[in-house]
Amino acid sequence: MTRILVIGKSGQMAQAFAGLGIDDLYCAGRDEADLLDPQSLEKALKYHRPKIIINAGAYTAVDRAESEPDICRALNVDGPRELAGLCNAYGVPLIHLSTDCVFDGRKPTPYLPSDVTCPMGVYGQSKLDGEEAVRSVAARSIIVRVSWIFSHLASNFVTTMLGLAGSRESISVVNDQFGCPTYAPALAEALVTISDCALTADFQDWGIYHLAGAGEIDRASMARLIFEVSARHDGPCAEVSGIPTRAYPTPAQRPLNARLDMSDTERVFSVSLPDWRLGLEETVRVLIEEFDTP
Ligand SMILES: NC(=O)C1=CN([C@@H]2O[C@H](COP(=O)(O)OP(=O)(O)OC[C@H]3O[C@@H](n4cnc5c(N)ncnc54)[C@H](OP(=O)(O)O)[C@@H]3O)[C@@H](O)[C@H]2O)C=CC1
Ligand SMILES: Cc1cn([C@H]2C[C@H](O)[C@@H](COP(=O)(O)OP(=O)(O)O[C@H]3O[C@@H](C)C(=O)[C@@H](O)[C@H]3O)O2)c(=O)[nH]c1=O
Repeated sequence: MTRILVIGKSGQMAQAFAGLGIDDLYCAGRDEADLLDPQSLEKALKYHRPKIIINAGAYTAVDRAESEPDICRALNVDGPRELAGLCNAYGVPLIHLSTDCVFDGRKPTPYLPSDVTCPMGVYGQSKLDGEEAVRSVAARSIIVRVSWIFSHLASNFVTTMLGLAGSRESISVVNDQFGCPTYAPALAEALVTISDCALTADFQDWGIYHLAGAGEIDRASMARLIFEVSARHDGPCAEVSGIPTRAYPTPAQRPLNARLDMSDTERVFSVSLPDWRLGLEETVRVLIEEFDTP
């Protein structure tokens, strides 16, 4: 029997869920549950009859979204809306992942779930519209906004930095974007706890929550820390020069402040994530082992 059905199979979070080794948690790839095909979603729902669904499927290419808005919106807005409709029809609660990119980053302190949203790019707008689509359709839904996910499981800022260090002595990295990096396996574990809470008979606290790693940092300092850990494991290293965001133009703007306030999540679910630096140690160690394995 499937208790938790995760949409997504090869993505970073889907792999983190699979790595938990929970017997009644099943990750469905798009061959089985395609966000662009409502019929396949319904078939997967009928077949697995899950107690709860976690949607870890999404379009996540922040810059490419600027030139591919249609597919981005289809995956991040239309698909989640269809999924939410089915969840409602079959009486299954839905946990849907979202992002710090729903904010413009101008607030000087960490963002609360109730703060005013103002996305700055196609990806962020699609995730915000996806949140609203899910909430308007699924009575029993929980939106979990996350930030800066990393792991050894897929491409992310850590893998990018280590990859660049293979060919460069020095890397320029923005030092005015601040956030809370989030270790994917720790997040997956916390989301299972949230699922369990949502499945208790008297749970009523549906809504929007924030969940990210403990501790905040800017991207350049994070890069330096990645190389500090890498150096300890004889991995690739590079000098990091901190630069302002205006000196590193990208198709999509990222919020300068991506820090999330997690106090509601701690209060309602008694869940918080450990310091993300612990996950960084593990991530870098495993990646370097993989580099060294012929
Ligand atoms: N990465 C980050 O830094 C952050 C991510 N998030 C959010 O977390 C969630 C998970 O992100 P992450 O794991 O990093 O994303 P990835 O890009 O690693 O994975 C995306 C997933 O989407 C799935 N997918 C793509 N197309 C379809 C489709 N047509 N139908 C069903 N599934 C599809 C892929 O499925 P398949 O396995 O079949 O290929 C894959 O599992 C997303 O909602 C994202 O917005 C929030 C904040 C930060
Ligand atoms: C590669 C590189 C990036 N940067 C900057 C660009 C950007 O502002 C920042 C992060 O770059 P990335 O493209 O790796 O990360 P990005 O894909 O923007 O990460 C985001 O992904 C989506 C899915 C989310 O939801 C967000 O929470 C966030 O994690 O670092 C540099 O300054 N120097 C560099 O050499």
